[in-house]
Amino acid sequence: MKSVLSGCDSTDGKQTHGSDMTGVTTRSKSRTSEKKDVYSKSNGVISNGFHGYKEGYETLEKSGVSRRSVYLFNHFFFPLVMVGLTPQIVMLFWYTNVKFGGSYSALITHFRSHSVFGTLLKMWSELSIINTFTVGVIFGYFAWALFWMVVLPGKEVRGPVTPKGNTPVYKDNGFLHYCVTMAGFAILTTVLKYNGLTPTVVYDRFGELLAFMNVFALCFVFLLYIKGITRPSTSDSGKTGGGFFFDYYWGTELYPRICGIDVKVFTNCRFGMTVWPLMCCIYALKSYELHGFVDSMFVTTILQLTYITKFFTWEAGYMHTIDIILDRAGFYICWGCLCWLPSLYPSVSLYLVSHPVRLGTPLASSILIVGLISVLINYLADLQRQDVRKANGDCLVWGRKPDLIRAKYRIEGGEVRESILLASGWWGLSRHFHYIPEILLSFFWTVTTGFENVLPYTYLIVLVILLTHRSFRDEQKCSLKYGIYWQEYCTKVKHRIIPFLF
Ligand SMILES: NC(=O)C1=CN([C@@H]2O[C@H](COP(=O)(O)OP(=O)(O)OC[C@H]3O[C@@H](n4cnc5c(N)ncnc54)[C@H](OP(=O)(O)O)[C@@H]3O)[C@@H](O)[C@H]2O)C=CC1
Ligand SMILES: CC(C)CCC[C@@H](C)[C@H]1CC[C@H]2C3=CC=C4C[C@@H](O)CC[C@]4(C)[C@H]3CC[C@]12C
Repeated sequence: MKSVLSGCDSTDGKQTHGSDMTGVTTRSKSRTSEKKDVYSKSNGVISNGFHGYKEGYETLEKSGVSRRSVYLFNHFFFPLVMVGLTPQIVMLFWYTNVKFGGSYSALITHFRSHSVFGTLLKMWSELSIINTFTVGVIFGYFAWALFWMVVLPGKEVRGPVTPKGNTPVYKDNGFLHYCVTMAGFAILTTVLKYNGLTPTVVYDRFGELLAFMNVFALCFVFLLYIKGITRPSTSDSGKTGGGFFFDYYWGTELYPRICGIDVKVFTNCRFGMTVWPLMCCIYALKSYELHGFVDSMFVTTILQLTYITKFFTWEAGYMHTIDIILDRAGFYICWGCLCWLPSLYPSVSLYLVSHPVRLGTPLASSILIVGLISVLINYLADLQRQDVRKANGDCLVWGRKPDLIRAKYRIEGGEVRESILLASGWWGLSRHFHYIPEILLSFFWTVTTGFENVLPYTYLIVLVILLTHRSFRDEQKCSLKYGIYWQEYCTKVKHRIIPFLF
């Protein structure tokens, strides 16, 4: 079976570049003067971190599960279930929030009396999906985001070189885009107010918008599937060999570009990550219209907006994460950022609109402070590995010379490159220590809801699962990429996420 090879690299490998029309520069061959023993040290060729097919099959076969069953599960059953269920889940999530008082037990009671199918049917039949409002709001926002994406200035930044030898080039204008959009929202709100209108109509009709977005995103992902096969933007594309369902789920292209627009930058950053703060503001406004100032809503909004602002100041760094260098533009990432993210990530604010909690100044300010400290630690950890690599290790980490591993690895053509693995500072506490402040932060912005219902904790629970799974996925990628150098890092830094425990 053919495995998916997609890219990862550090920026420190030496190469020369030429540019093609898609804005993706293509590497011309460069020579390396590495000694031969490097090849035996590194496992070499970079592989996809999603499934360790070969290793997975071997382990499962030993335990008596046939290769065919695993293949069918990975390539047919799993993608089909994800594509079939997750759009229903995001819709039900919203429905539970607004129709069942944010209570899963009320939803389950309804399931018992009307069946799951009956509940879904009722929910969908209550929604008008295609109308001037849904089309106007969504395509209006698309036009706004695309316009600013193209016209706003930004430094040219290069993503990591892919194993096929392509270097994606981005315009680093994410932070400007975020500022312009938030300012635009403030102006729009003021203009609407003078005309007796309010943007909180988006809260009132969010079900319709989400339903429209689901339909749109499912079609869009199909078009991306076709594009990756028929008119790919780069050589990092094509069928994976896993069949239609898997390819639809996973994608057929790593860096699709349409008219020069990078699709993943658009779906992940200019849509998902920008709609999140907009929804937070809309929910906060709605809460203000209904209940006046509520401190729990204030705290959760400030924490989420600070986190998102941090994301945009670091957007160029995001171009080096597995979402961009490993995950293809398919259902998982694109539908995820178009529907899953806008529905789940701001859900604490959505819940608070109908469940206002008065925390009192001492508790509200304590939560705010520990939350802000968590964002800061998460930011500093991400920045630390980035800075050490930028300085090629010639810098101080927590006031000392950093403990570094200069890890060698090979890209697909056999060329050897070097990357730095930091084994001190935050990266010496555990291998993914930065996930702890990430999780703590979302706990702090959620705990403002109190403990009446589980529903507002859904994001937190999903995040813990996502990050734990991500740590395994990432370590599998790093282990395949760096071989014994990664083992050396694991020997130095024994724990995966929680120091001394896990
Ligand atoms: N809220 C959410 O839903 C989520 C938030 N996040 C957040 O996004 C941010 C980025 O996520 P993250 O998973 O870290 O991104 P990455 O996917 O980039 O993380 C891992 C990569 O970092 C490099 N790396 C690993 N260890 C070291 C080291 N010791 N020194 C230097 N480089 C190293 C490796 O890349 P290389 O190949 O270059 O060596 C590795 O593949 C984090 O702040 C995280 O908390 C992440 C996931 C979900
Ligand atoms: C198909 C769905 C069940 C799952 C879709 C998941 C995606 C929407 C999310 C997977 C990884 C997420 C992210 C990774 C890293 C990020 C950096 C952080 O600073 C901000 C959030 C995010 C961009 C985050 C966004 C959602 C995912 C892409």
